[in-house]
Amino acid sequence: MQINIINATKKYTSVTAVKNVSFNVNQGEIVALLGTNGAGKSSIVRMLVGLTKPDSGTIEIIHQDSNFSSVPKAYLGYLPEERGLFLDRTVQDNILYFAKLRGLSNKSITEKLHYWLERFMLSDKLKEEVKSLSKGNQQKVQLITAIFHEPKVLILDEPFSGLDPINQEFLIEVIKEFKNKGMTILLSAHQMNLVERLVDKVILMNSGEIILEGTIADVHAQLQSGKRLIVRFSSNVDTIQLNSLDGIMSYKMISDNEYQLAISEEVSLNCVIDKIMHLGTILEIKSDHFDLHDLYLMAVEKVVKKMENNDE
Ligand SMILES: Nc1ncnc2c1ncn2[C@@H]1O[C@H](COP(=O)(O)OP(=O)(O)OP(=O)(O)O)[C@@H](O)[C@H]1O
Repeated sequence: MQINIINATKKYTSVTAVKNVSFNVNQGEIVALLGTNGAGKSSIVRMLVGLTKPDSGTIEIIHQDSNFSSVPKAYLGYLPEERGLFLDRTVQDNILYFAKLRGLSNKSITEKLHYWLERFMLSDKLKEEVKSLSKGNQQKVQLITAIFHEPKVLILDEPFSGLDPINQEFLIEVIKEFKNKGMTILLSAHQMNLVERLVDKVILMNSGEIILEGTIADVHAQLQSGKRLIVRFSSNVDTIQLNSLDGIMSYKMISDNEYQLAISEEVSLNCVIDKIMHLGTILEIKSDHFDLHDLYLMAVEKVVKKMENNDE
């Protein structure tokens, strides 16, 4: 199944949450929607699952010869941002309820129930009321209800929130498994360090607009992000001089006497190191890479600068 979003706009009374957004998710691909609070991620998700409709533009879900305007329920696995379990009912009751809602037979439910509870390390919680579980375990039960019927499209709104690092790693493995089975996966998240290890493509959003999209390599290339050095001197150096050296785009002091330097793509690292050696005694120097979090901040900064320039 393929998702195509074409020029979609979604307005609420006082805000345009999604502004002329287009992107697609091909079958078997994992795409992440990233952005600050209020960027418009959940609004896109809600249109895809049919909870709201775009004011203009098109949402196309293509499956074989059919074309839908939102993901058909039978094919959809959805983890909503506002989790929706029955807190007074047991884990088993919740999973059975959602599985039956999706038309699964008793036989198939029994087969899968124990498999998934074991995979999610919840076997001993089967008869417990959901409200008695930790937040992370509640989240895992909600995830099981989303994937239990093996959907063709999986939409996960903030799947990592509430999970500890071990369960976050576990979830990465599970999502990769689904991708390998051919599922089409769209997720929204804030944990960029996790997302960059998982996805085929990212869509970076700000104030309802896509500010950058593509593979992580594409995003690096579009921002011409250059290289990064971490340098520890024996004492503080003159930062005005540091910042004025050819090839250094910016610096950040990360601890006493230690600086993170953004180096322009156009100069060689050796050339920069040669220059900074004159500023003080270097105790340690290491190269570093920009991660997705850095790239997102750079992209937002670029948009803000562009808007400021247009205002002038
Ligand atoms: N039902 C609604 N009625 C009015 N405004 C809304 C509604 N839902 C969202 N908004 C507004 O639309 C904008 C986008 O919100 P949305 O929830 O899509 O962002 P988000 O990127 O998912 O944010 P977060 O990361 O905080 O979940 C925000 O300004 C929000 O206040």
